Amino acid sequence: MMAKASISPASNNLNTALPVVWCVGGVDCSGGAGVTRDAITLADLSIHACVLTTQLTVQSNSIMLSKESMCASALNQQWQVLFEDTPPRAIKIGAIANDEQALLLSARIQKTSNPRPFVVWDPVLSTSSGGVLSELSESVVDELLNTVDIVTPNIDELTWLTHLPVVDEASLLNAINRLRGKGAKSVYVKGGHAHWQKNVSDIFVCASHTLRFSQPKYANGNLRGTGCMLASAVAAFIVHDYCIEDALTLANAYVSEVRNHTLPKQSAAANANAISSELTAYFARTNGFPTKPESFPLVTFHQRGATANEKERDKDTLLEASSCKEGHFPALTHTHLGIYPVVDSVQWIARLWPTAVKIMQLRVKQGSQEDIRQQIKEAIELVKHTDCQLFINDYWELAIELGAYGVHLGQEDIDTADLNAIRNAGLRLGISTHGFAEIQRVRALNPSYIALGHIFPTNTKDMPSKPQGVARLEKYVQLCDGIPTVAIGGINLSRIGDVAKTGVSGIAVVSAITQAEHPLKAYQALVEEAGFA
Ligand SMILES: Cc1ncc(COP(=O)(O)OP(=O)(O)O)c(N)n1
Ligand SMILES: Cc1nc(C(=O)O)sc1CCOP(=O)(O)O
Ligand SMILES: [Mg+2]
Repeated sequence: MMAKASISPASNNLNTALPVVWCVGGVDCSGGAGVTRDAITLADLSIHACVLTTQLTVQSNSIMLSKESMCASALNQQWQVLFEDTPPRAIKIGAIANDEQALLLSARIQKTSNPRPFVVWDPVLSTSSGGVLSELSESVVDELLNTVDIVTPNIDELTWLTHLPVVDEASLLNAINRLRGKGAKSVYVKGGHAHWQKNVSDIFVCASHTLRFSQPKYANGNLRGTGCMLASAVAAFIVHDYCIEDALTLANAYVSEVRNHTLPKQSAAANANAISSELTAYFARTNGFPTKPESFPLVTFHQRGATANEKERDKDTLLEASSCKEGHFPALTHTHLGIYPVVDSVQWIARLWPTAVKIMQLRVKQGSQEDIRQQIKEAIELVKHTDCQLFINDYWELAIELGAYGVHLGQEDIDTADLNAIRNAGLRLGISTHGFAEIQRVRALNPSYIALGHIFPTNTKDMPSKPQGVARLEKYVQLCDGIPTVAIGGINLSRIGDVAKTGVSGIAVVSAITQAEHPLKAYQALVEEAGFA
């Protein structure tokens, strides 16, 4: 006989081993949207969801019959009881029924510190079946906007929040500026209802920059709860320690994957059975961490000029940051790159020459323009007629003029460099990235390789981002989808084995060679440890 499973007191807390996110919003009795959708999304992304109900909505996929709001004191009780037991790392707010609920939430959030949870407000105004869920006065909306970390309206909700018509790109940016002027720290507008756009283009605006996330127009527009899914997924990825740009990229990819595998291709079997095809179109499936490169949005970055006036900034924002025309940079000659030494002088290139290295980078950060020019010239001369692929860091104009094999540029560099000129001159291009959003920005440029950093803490360069670790590196390699990849940052003899196992095409090192007592022996040891020999 099988023993009965006993429920010990400890097992009550099983789920709290997962990070906790609170979902505040309405119960949709059909399960398509609201806090049910939030909880399913969060569970799918390895988060424990606590639910704070603001209202019960009686609705199906086609009709909204009635709603019953919680009184503010009942909402307050939910907050109190949960806060003791399962405090949140993030809070996702959906439909708030009235001013009392909104003011209670604002006050509660403002008093919560150490640590303060990240708060996403998806300002649900109405259901897709047409029922109004939220009636908030302007001053209360402003209070909430000043409290939350990000607000994620669609076009109609943006109009509701700002009282401004949104009918084209200019009025969209104007309304976003109004929201920011009211105190919103960051705004993410979903473009699904923007009939004037060719693709679905979502836009994220914060104090320092603007990002656009574009996807082809989707087929199954009738999938409900995608706004809830997106905002919950953003909260989940923030809690998993991704920066906001990466959390938005991943959330976008997540919803896209759910859409794609919720709506089966119009197979003969699905057409023959109208009922089952209708059901699959309505009930979103779970998906887990998004992995398919084709589900990820195209991301474009637009820095906000400190001196540009509002009008000029809007114009900048409308333009693509990179004016790079479509096409590919030349492919690398050797795509199995092995160890990639990054060095700061032509003397180092000469010194490493006996190693038969297949790729090197000249990264000179000091010296007069004349000295740098001379170093680049000599380095190019040294490797000429050999099969060593020499990349020049930063100095793309000199690299073109002096006939280098390739150029390596960072994220800021590609805002200003003339990428068309680099490609037209036949130079290879490698670009640094530090996460999902940057990779998606760079994939669209079809570079010769994508650098992925920094994997471990490094003393060679001050990095504004966090070390990525090998688990993320593996995901990045997968996302690069065949474009050669280079890992960089803090890689040494003891770490290189794990890095090599991720499938990267090459491993860039500075200090592991240049600080070594015997650089040539260090190079050889790295090659062997990585299994590149
Ligand atoms: C292979 C490789 N990866 C990343 C970098 C960093 O380039 P960048 O972001 O341009 O920063 P600087 O090197 O200029 O400080 C690199 N050089 N090589
Ligand atoms: C130059 C550079 N770029 C990085 C990036 O992540 O973009 S990390 C880095 C420094 C790499 O030096 P080391 O091998 O000594 O850690
Ligand atoms: Mg650079």
